[in-house]
Amino acid sequence: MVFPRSLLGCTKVRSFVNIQSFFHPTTKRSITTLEISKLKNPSLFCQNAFVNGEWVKSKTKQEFSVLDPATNQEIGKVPEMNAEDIKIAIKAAKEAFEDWASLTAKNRHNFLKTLNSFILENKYDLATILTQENGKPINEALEEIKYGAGFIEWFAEEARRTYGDVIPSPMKSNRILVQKQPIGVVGIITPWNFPNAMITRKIGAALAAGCTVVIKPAAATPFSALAIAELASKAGFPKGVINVVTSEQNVKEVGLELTTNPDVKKISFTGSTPVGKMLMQQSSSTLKKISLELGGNAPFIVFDDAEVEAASKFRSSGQTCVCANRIYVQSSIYAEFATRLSEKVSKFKIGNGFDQQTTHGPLIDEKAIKKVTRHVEDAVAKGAEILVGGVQRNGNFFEPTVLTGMTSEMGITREETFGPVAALYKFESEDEVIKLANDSNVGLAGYLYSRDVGRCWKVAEALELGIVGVNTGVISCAEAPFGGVKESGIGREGTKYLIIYYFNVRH
Ligand SMILES: NC(=O)c1ccc[n+]([C@@H]2O[C@H](COP(=O)([O-])OP(=O)(O)OC[C@H]3O[C@@H](n4cnc5c(N)ncnc54)[C@H](O)[C@@H]3O)[C@@H](O)[C@H]2O)c1
Ligand SMILES: O=CCCC(=O)O
Repeated sequence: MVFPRSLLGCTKVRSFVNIQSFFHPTTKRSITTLEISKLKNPSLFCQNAFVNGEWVKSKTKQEFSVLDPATNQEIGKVPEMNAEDIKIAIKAAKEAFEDWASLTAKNRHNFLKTLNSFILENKYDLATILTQENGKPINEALEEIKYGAGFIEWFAEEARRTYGDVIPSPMKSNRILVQKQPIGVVGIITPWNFPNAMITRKIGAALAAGCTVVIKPAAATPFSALAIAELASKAGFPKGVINVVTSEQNVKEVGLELTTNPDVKKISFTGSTPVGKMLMQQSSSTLKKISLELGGNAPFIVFDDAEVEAASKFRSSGQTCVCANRIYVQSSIYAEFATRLSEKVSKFKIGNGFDQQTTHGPLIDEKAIKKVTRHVEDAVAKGAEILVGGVQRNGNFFEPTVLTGMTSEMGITREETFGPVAALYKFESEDEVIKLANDSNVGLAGYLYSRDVGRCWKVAEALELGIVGVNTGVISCAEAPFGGVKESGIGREGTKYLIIYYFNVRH
């Protein structure tokens, strides 16, 4: 086995730029409580919801606070909207639909291209907003902005390729003409862990297809969504085409309105499996189309002939749906792997995402810290050993952790940790590890490392997953279909495969 590079994940995955590159000499910044106060384009920091082309408060004038997870300081406030507010946004999206859908594909392409260029022009400001509300290191945030913009660019191009078909009919005098028609208003609900990209990959496809959208971002990270709305407004998107509504305490009634209002024709959700199941149930009352990108429990398999170049464990401090949750290492290299990984992990520097030295930011909140602590304590109580980390630091910080001696009885085996914990399991044979990896109710992403081509094909094809990274931890891009099997969801995102989910096909 060779370890020529690190298993650091976040410094390698998607070729993250060097820390210095964000802090180029002319924009070098020192950390203050609120970096957003230094935006070059302050209009990107919006504290109102965006409905029908206007910045609005909730009807009740209630608001909720958004905190910086690194300091727990208030960043700002946004409207606490309720079902009545959401009805207004849905009505606006419905009224905008006919005109938007009747534009030419080239028109919609142009709007999306402009939005893409505005996002890229403002990428430093957008990354600053993202780090402020999510906590991820600023260079990771910058990579997310570019990744997110990639979906807008991709779907701008796809808009012009939404072809129909002419099919030979069994009846001599007929021809079968197949057309794709936009579904209508789409309700979009997104998580906090990718506050930009989880929105752009949905709206890119929806808008390209001719749908209009009502976006409800996570309560922890509304500002990235509102900044996208501001840029879309500047890009000239007609009023009502893109709406962003915000809610924290009222999220259940807001979700219920989005999923039961007959004017919403589709729900596209990214988030946890339990919430996804509930939204699906609610959506059944009006038989909405539904796309669900839900939780994972990614296996990461290292065979004894592997050359491990990179891994996806610690990206976003382990808070991604595709992060390795169960790392299976073949027994003959297990001890060496554990030692080498621990050496690397012990060099990580946790801290404020705006600090140039920080490799890993905070977890999103106290609830996340509690879950990670529970998983580590449970594993240790059942016989696991902590090689590195294992403890909470101040506030929402948790030390990057390596656990060995993991067994199937431990909580981590069944439930995604969503935190910076590398849990190492030992295995002997291919067949054994396939069985172990597949022993999960979810199946989003997974990884395997081996230099044996035959083994790579055999294991990759046997894994019950939507995405398999073979000798790579880099699996996400606009070009590749993203999504899971089992209880990891329904549908795919990105690629030529996604846009069809925003059409009705008729002949
Ligand atoms: N498969 C993917 O592409 C993907 C991507 C990112 C995150 N995720 C998953 O998301 C989870 C983490 O994100 P999270 O904690 O924000 O998930 P979550 O399910 O708690 O929240 C996701 C979104 O749903 C909203 N929500 C929560 N309860 C709701 C309700 N009753 N009605 C309507 N909306 C409701 C939240 O406000 C948020 O906007 C993890 O399980 C992760 O694996 C999946
Ligand atoms: O958290 C899930 C999304 C991760 C990604 O798009 O790579």
